[in-house]
Amino acid sequence: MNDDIKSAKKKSYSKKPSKKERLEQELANKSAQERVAAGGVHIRADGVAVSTAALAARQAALRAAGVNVGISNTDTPSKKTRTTRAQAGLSPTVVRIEAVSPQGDRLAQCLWNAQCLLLDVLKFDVAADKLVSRYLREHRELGPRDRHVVAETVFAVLRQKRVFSHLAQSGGGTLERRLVLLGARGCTTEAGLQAAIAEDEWSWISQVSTVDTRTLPAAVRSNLTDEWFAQLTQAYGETDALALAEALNTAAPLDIRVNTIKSSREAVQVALKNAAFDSETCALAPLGLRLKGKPALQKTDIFTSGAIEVQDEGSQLLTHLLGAKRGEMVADFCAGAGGKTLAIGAMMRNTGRLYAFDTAAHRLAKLKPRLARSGLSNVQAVAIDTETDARVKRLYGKLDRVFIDAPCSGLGTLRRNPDLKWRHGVDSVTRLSGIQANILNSAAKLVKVGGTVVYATCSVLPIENQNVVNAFLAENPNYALVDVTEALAVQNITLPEGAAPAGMLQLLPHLHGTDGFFAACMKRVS
Ligand SMILES: C[S@@+](CC[C@H](N)C(=O)[O-])C[C@H]1O[C@@H](n2cnc3c(N)ncnc32)[C@H](O)[C@@H]1O
Repeated sequence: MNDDIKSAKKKSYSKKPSKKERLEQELANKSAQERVAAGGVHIRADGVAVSTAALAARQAALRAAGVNVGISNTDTPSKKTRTTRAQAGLSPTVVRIEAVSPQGDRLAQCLWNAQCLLLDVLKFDVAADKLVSRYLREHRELGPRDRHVVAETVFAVLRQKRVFSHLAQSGGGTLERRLVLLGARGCTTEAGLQAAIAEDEWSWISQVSTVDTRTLPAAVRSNLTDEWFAQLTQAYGETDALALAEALNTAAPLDIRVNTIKSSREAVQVALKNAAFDSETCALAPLGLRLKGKPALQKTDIFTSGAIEVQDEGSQLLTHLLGAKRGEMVADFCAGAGGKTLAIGAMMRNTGRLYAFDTAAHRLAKLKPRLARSGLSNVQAVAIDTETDARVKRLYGKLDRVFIDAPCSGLGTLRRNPDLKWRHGVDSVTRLSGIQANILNSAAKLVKVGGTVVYATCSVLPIENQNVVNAFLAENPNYALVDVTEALAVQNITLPEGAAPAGMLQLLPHLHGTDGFFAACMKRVS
């Protein structure tokens, strides 16, 4: 092809504007009046969207024009545009939003980001925490406070989606925009929000905030699906089910466990104070500290030195139940990324042998850097094929203790993973209870006579908990239930009233301030 034809072709390609460019040009050419009427849409030639009311209308307009409104298509500009924007002091990856008043600019930007993120999160095909982390990694221009607002707004929507969807039946703009406005209420002040959003949005949000949601049906107020709420009601009765659901729909506090291989709770608390982090000792877990707020600890010396691990107080308590000692042979079945392995290994004072079994090698891989930080050398991670893998069978009858953190619905961790209730249905629980029974049956064979088995889940449903344990005990008379109150008393831990119905541990967020956890302790008697 000769050069003339080549350049003519190039020219004709570069001349033809894309659908999005045509739409943007069209919108930019409208008079100010028309733009306000169209929801305030004004995208400047440099790609900056002006006015927050533009968001909803812009998305709707782009959609109407057949442009995919996913973050990657509309909001990831070419390398050249990114460089130009960066040189102009603008975000390289996201359009800049200007609020109705300059004080609201920053929050308006956050709300835009939350809206972009929410579009992907609400597809429910990938876990929300993964999408949030990815989004924040890709948008490093957001400051720490902005990141908090973006993430918390999205999580607030996930936590209260059912009530929010009810309220969002009124109002204008896209549904995601209305959900974000509702979610943002808890992340900022009223004045801050008012400065960041359009007048009509503010009057809508003020009006819906006066709606008395106590008159809504219980299942809607629970912010769970009908079927999940029915499960909770069946287990706890409607009043307690609602209290439990309400607690599960709040944000979890930040708890840490002190690694006694490296430090002590007193020393860590002083170090935290010196670093301007407020903490208090956990009520139940002897090595636990509860932080005030959600400070980023990952880059602090306290964290990188291995003196602490982030772990919910309830999760810490489960490992105490195992009572592992120096020099013992122990297995953490279903070890995953090793949250509980690290706690058990430290209790063994880095002696004996602790097997960390899991069928997911990629999860076990995450244990490696944590082990290095913790200073533990008594852990052997083993990726197994199934719970009856030959490497498991070889150890039958040889271990002192086995901890089984069975795969479960995770309903007890909704404070951290609020999308679970929308991503999974109750049918998954029936499937899981079969898997749980198989794992308990095989893993329990690992202990010798006199050995201890702890079966645990982060579920609050009897079908994954008491039912599995009771069926196991009925079929295996050579194992006996040990009352968890007694097992923990040996560790100088006194359980609050009501936490050990029928001798099994049941931690609930509305009663105990922890995630929802279940555990049963059993002894092999013959
Ligand atoms: C609740 S998670 C474990 C969390 C982990 N113990 C922690 O504290 O971070 C359940 C784990 O069970 C694992 N798993 C599922 N089926 C299994 C099986 N048949 N045998 C062993 N592990 C299994 C999953 O890969 C998952 O990592």
